[in-house]
Amino acid sequence: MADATISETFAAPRLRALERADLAFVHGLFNDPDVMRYWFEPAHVTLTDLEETFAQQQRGGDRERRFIVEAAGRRVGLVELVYIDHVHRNCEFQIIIAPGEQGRGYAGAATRGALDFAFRALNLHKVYLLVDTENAAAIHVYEKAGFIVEGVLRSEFFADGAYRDATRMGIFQNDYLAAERRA
Ligand SMILES: CC(=O)SCCNC(=O)CCNC(=O)[C@H](O)C(C)(C)COP(=O)(O)OP(=O)(O)OC[C@H]1O[C@@H](n2cnc3c(N)ncnc32)[C@H](O)[C@@H]1OP(=O)(O)O
Repeated sequence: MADATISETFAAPRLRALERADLAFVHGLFNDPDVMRYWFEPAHVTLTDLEETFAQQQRGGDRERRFIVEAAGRRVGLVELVYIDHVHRNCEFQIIIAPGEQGRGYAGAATRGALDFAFRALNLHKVYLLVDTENAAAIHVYEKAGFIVEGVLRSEFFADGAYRDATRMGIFQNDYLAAERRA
């Protein structure tokens, strides 16, 4: 029994496309203020909103790719490639690991999985992100994945009662693939 618990804790996560059946899980994340303050958004989203957005995305466009992070047979997080632009060949990256699942290496693995999809499947040139300058754990994950700081947007977002500085980071396809070849 103890062995099963240990292997669950360190199970390698995998990414799969978001399904309608996942929306209740996403609803829980998007209504958690401790999570959403780091997305610079109010924790106030209805299941109906999520179902409409999901239906719109199914109908058309390839501007977003959303993934569920799964490990040990359960949903542990959400990663998104959004504002996908096929002229400039870039997109924005976003991630949430569920509060009860943090600190197990899932974000690092999920970030690499999303970059792999962006650069190997979508053939994008660049992936960028915006992160609260005080979100040290997230910045650590992104630097480890190869993102580089491009600048700081001062008092860019209002979240949890105050204006927040946002650090913009980016990574290029060439650099990502070269690092993968060296690894
Ligand atoms: C672009 C964006 O989406 S920004 C918004 C990111 N999302 C959020 O902040 C929402 C709420 N938070 C989360 O979802 C999660 O806490 C995340 C995504 C930030 C991190 O997810 P986790 O699964 O806990 O991360 P994971 O376990 O893979 O790695 C955490 C790393 O940060 C390190 N770390 C933890 N706390 C700190 C800290 N205060 N300072 C520096 N590094 C830290 C850990 O040691 C670990 O590094 P290691 O792999 O070198 O040992």
